[in-house]
Amino acid sequence: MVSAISIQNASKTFHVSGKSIPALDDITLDIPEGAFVSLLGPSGCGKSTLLRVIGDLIDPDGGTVSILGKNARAARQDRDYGMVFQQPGLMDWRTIQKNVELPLQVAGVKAAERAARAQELLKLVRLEGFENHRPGQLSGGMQQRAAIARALSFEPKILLMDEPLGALDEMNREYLQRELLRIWQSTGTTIVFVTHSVSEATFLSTEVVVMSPRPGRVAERIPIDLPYPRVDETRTSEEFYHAETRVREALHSVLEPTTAGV
Ligand SMILES: Nc1ncnc2c1ncn2[C@@H]1O[C@H](COP(=O)(O)OP(=O)(O)OP(=O)(O)O)[C@@H](O)[C@H]1O
Repeated sequence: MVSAISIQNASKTFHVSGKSIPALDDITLDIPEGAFVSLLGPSGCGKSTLLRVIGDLIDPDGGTVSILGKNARAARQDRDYGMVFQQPGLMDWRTIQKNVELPLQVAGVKAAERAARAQELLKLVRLEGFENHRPGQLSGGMQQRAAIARALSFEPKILLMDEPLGALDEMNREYLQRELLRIWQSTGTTIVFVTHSVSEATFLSTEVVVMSPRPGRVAERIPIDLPYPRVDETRTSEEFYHAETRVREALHSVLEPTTAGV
């Protein structure tokens, strides 16, 4: 399978007030096209940093990042990325439709064309009928769906998601997990997803990458072989329990060296 993302020996150290903070150490990782890969690991292990390195928001100190065969800067210029963060980041003075249109507007897409595209995207995330609402009039989950629609405006080949469901309550979160899988399957985009949740990573992913405590390294890569579509019943199946346990054990084994002396 072709690699959507290929990272070779990438490291990153931050320098703050004369102190060095090594965040990533020698990351090598290949993510195939169409995969749904979750990055899981203890707080501060460098998950967001790795996502930002992939998305050309941070330059690594060394190593290479190749996106669909080109460097990350070229991929960003080609609008290969969509990004979604924990906070939807919508502009409250614009309607939902106008929020979704914003990246297209900035890129100079004509009004009629961007309105049609925004309509398509709002349909994809099931927000038809809310086009003229302001973000503050929607629930947190609906706002996040609008943020996902906005991130998909240029049909990105790669969707980078940093704890996008982390601020939602359990019911909404599970609903959006199913929705995200539906959107992933209908768009064919490659997704890299940062989460703290073992069950979320297991439910969504084709593969879970468990990272070690800072400086983040790839500690273990766990393929999740549960068939798609994954539905609510999947969560209570024996196969899911086994897969989730496997991920949980991998996470515990990276935590043990730091918690052993506590
Ligand atoms: N811009 C920055 N400047 C300085 N240090 C940073 C910067 N960004 C991240 N760091 C540091 O790098 C380390 C990794 O941070 P990062 O946010 O990537 O971890 P994370 O695994 O995503 O954490 P969490 O799960 O808590 O969100 C942390 O020690 C953090 O303080």
